Amino acid sequence: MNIKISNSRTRINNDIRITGSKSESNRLLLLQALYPQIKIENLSNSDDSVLMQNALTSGSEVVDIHHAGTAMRFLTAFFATREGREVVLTGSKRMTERPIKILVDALEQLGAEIEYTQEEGYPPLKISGKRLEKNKVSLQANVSSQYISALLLVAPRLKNGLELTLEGKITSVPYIKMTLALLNEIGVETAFEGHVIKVAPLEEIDPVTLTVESDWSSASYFYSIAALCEEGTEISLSSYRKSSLQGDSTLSELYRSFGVETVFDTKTITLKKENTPDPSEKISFDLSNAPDIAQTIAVTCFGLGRGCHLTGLHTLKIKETDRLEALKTELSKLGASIKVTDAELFLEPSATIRKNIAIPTYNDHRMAMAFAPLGLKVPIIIEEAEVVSKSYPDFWKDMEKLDFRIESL
Ligand SMILES: O=C(O)C1=C[C@@H](OP(=O)(O)O)[C@@H](O)[C@H](O)C1
Ligand SMILES: C=C(OP(=O)(O)O)C(=O)O
Repeated sequence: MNIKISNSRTRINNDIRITGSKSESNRLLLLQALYPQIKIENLSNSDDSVLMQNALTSGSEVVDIHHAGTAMRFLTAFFATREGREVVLTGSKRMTERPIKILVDALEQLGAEIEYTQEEGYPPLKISGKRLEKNKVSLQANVSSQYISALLLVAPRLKNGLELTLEGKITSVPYIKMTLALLNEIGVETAFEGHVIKVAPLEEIDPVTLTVESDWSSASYFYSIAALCEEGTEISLSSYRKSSLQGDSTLSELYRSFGVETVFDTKTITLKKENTPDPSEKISFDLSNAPDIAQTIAVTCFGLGRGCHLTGLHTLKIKETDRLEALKTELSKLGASIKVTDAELFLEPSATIRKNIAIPTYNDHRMAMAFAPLGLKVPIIIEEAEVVSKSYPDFWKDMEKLDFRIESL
């Protein structure tokens, strides 16, 4: 489905309800499979969470998790520890290009039995579940934090718990801290000191109900909309907390540079466009702790005609698509002067945005959602708009609530 998006409003005042964080949901679903005493509220309605839930409950021999990276990584560790179960874990074509060797090697060091059915180092995987007796392992920490979270999630169910030594610079750290915080919430003891993480074993937990905070990465698109609108714009989002487990909550700090202030109420945040910063002020952010909002920020800067220098983007090349190349190609079509390296993005300030340009989305939900707010400036075409369901199935409905006009082409 290709759509054309436009919005002639310059000021927006609306409320949006977003469902639970996909990252927290996928962790809690896995923990619930290990400890059925857990009840979850405000679960994400994303495709990735539905796929995760189905994979954990299906009992089938082949489990296909499509584009869901966290599900792929978390389930590899889960099935590796299911004694007596044999599963082929596979995904979309792109998933077979997303590396998993670091995690597989670590699980094998612990005693797991995993085979690559196609290319060494990549899904699909044939996993023969075993009881893992060893409890010490080292792994490279600068490629994806999901490998580390995967090991941590199954750790309290291992006989002797787990001691992980992280090698090199640790990337996407807030996601590791989120995993540890959720383990702590169900009563698991953990320690994270320097480059070593320890998780104690735990057989049983007391019944507990956990409420997932809504998704901050999804909130980023409304920050972008607020930044692109005039002063007086107010968008309220629920349900959010001031002390969040999600690293993307750094949006409330970062978007101050675009004149957007965040007011926290009991369960709601209100994004207020309060001032219009000088567009000649260049934006410089290190996003190694919040990689999923890089596309949103690059497009916000372009929409405002502001230059930016974004660093810490080394994980973007192995996500749903090579997000650095995709940003370069699509922003250039709209008139941007942009350069990317393996880990950085440089955008020059620009004065115009080309109209009616078609943006392919590369099977990447965040390409569709990051570019959509530009409809406030010029009509823009988003191809295969249904990709948003990976993390935010209601995205287009919510955009219509903000008076975005969406025409099917
Ligand atoms: O653990 C998680 O829930 C995630 C970790 C991050 O991945 P990397 O650690 O690979 O950067 C992030 O990009 C992804 O969307 C979700
Ligand atoms: C990178 C993402 O997801 P995953 O790695 O779980 O596919 C994302 O949602 O932006």
